[in-house]
Amino acid sequence: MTGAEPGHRPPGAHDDIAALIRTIPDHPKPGILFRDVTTLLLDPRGLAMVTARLAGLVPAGIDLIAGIEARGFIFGAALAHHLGKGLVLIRKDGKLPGATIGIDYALEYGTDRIEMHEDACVPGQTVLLVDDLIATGGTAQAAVRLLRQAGARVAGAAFVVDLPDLGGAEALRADGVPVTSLVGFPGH
Ligand SMILES: O=P(O)(O)OC[C@H]1O[C@H](OP(=O)(O)OP(=O)(O)O)[C@H](O)[C@@H]1O
Ligand SMILES: Nc1ncnc2[nH]cnc12
Repeated sequence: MTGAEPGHRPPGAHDDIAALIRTIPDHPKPGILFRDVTTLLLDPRGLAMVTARLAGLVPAGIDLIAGIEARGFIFGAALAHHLGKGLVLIRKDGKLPGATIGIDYALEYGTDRIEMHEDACVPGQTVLLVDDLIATGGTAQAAVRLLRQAGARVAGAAFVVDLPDLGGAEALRADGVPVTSLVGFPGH
């Protein structure tokens, strides 16, 4: 299917991008409303539409995009390509071959660990963090800590989806990171 299921369009969804994101209740745990970007990506215009919208939100003076595994790689890579910038891969535990720095963090539905190559940024470089979605903000906060540890200046963080009631964007702003997103799904 290439669109959101009828009746699954959440309150607050306000544009084409929101309409292309499917909601799956109780995945991966009871009570979670999973915002599924696979339907957006199936649409032939979906990734181009998101990339163009994200490009309009990029602060001036960015040297690099950083994308978070796995869904953040899709949007981060597309934006980096669109802007002609390099891409830092922030990966899950044990995937990167070189010397890494890493951090454990809590998710809306579990815990995880992310890592990056310790030499992925030249100290002083300006980075925009990209992910598909911000919920509690634990993943993005961990990524910001890693990037800062590597010497980067994090000029902003951009998401396709924000779940504002989970407070992640607010927490990230409290860490001194400007946050933008394309679609907000209030409620969860
Ligand atoms: O704001 P938070 O509460 O930290 O949650 C947001 C994170 O959760 C999802 O990733 P997930 O860990 O499910 O990994 P995936 O992209 O590999 O599916 C999503 O892609 C974000 O990275
Ligand atoms: N509700 C949700 N939908 C999709 N990805 C998520 N990551 C964390 N919470 C999520």
